[in-house]
Amino acid sequence: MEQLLLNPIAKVDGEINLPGSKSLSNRALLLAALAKGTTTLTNLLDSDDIRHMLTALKQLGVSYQLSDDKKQCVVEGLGHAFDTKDQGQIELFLGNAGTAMRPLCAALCLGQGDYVLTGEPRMFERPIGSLVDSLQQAGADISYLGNEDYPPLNIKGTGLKGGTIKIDGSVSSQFLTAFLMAAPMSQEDTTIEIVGELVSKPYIKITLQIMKDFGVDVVTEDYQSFVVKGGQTYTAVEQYLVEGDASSASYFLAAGAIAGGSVKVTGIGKKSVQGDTQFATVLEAMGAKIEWGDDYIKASKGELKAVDMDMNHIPDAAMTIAVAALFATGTTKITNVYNWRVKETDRLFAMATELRKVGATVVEGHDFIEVTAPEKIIHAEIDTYDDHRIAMCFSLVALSGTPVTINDPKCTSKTFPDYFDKLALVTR
Ligand SMILES: O=C(O)C1=C[C@@H](OP(=O)(O)O)[C@@H](O)[C@H](O)C1
Ligand SMILES: C=C(OP(=O)(O)O)C(=O)O
Repeated sequence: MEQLLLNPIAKVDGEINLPGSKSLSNRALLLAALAKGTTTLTNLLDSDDIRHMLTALKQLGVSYQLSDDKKQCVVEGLGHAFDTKDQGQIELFLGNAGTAMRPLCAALCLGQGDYVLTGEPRMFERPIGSLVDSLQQAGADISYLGNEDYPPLNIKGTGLKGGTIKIDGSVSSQFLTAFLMAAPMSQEDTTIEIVGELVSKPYIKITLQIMKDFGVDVVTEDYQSFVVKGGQTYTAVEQYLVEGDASSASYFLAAGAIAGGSVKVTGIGKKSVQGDTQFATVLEAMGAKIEWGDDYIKASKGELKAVDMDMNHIPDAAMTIAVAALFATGTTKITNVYNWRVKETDRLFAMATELRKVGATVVEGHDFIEVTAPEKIIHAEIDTYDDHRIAMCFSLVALSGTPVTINDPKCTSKTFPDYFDKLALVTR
């Protein structure tokens, strides 16, 4: 197994132009593929999750031209749902990309064709039953090829009727996102009612905004119910600039907050649609100095102290707070993050295990984690569980004056293939 030894980092300083947002890249690709007309996407993310979406779209008959650096993509929209009925069964391998699996699951029900949706072994442990149940309420023909409620799936595209649908929002917001993006192309109007507490709410704001950008309005009552008119087609966006990735920004902002100097990330700012920009507000509450621009966020060192916060709204960036807690006085408590357990790995277990290896005192609850910094951080080999965010957030341990070894560092390819090269640009 490959290992990366990160030597102690004395100082951070500089600027990082963020790669495109994973959440926006995969949404934009799907909507551009369904839309009428040609969309040019710029600042597209080049990573595994996006590659899986791109490959699937090609198999589904969508034409696009990707630039050599893979950051620009000109998509010839179909102007209607996918139709591959003449091609027999098509198998789509979607890796471990939730933002490909869930939205494609809904979108493929709209048209005509026979599909198998599959992925990496971990994908078979990530639930999708609530989405399948809700699509079946709208007439979808979906069956499980392995365990009930989990991929792999067989979808027979027969169209979605619309109507009044209930979706359980308590495990992943991606189920609602997937249904919302398909709903305008249903035969009739759709009313979606949320059952249970909707988690990761800011991702729904991203979905509603991008649907609007592609010409579709959704009426919502306080994110509890959503009404979408049926029989619509998305409209291409001539030039769509993908915002920088706010979750990827968290590692650099935390580095600025922990070490001397400051780090500025560009490509996101005070007008960003991504909820993970609120990570900067949490860092500020911990004592970091934060500056917001229209197209940048800058973090500088402060005396960090522990916080006790519900971080359900920033589930991905909250992992970075768990490692920043190693540099804060007091006990940091991150609550209401049960769904860490159903992501790339069981992140509550994995974070607790790896934080203990560097000496922290950790309490792992059913849906929370408490982290108290050790007097002195110890060198450890960090297992990364094929989870890009574990590799990236544990790189911050090197800011302690103690080196850290990251096992399987290339797992960052899910969302940020050159993360460690970029980190080296701002560290001394
Ligand atoms: O919609 C999205 O783009 C995402 C939603 C979140 O998932 P959950 O809604 O499952 O928490 C987040 O963790 C994931 O990285 C991306
Ligand atoms: C949870 C994540 O990914 P996915 O989009 O596969 O859910 C993540 O990137 O942290």
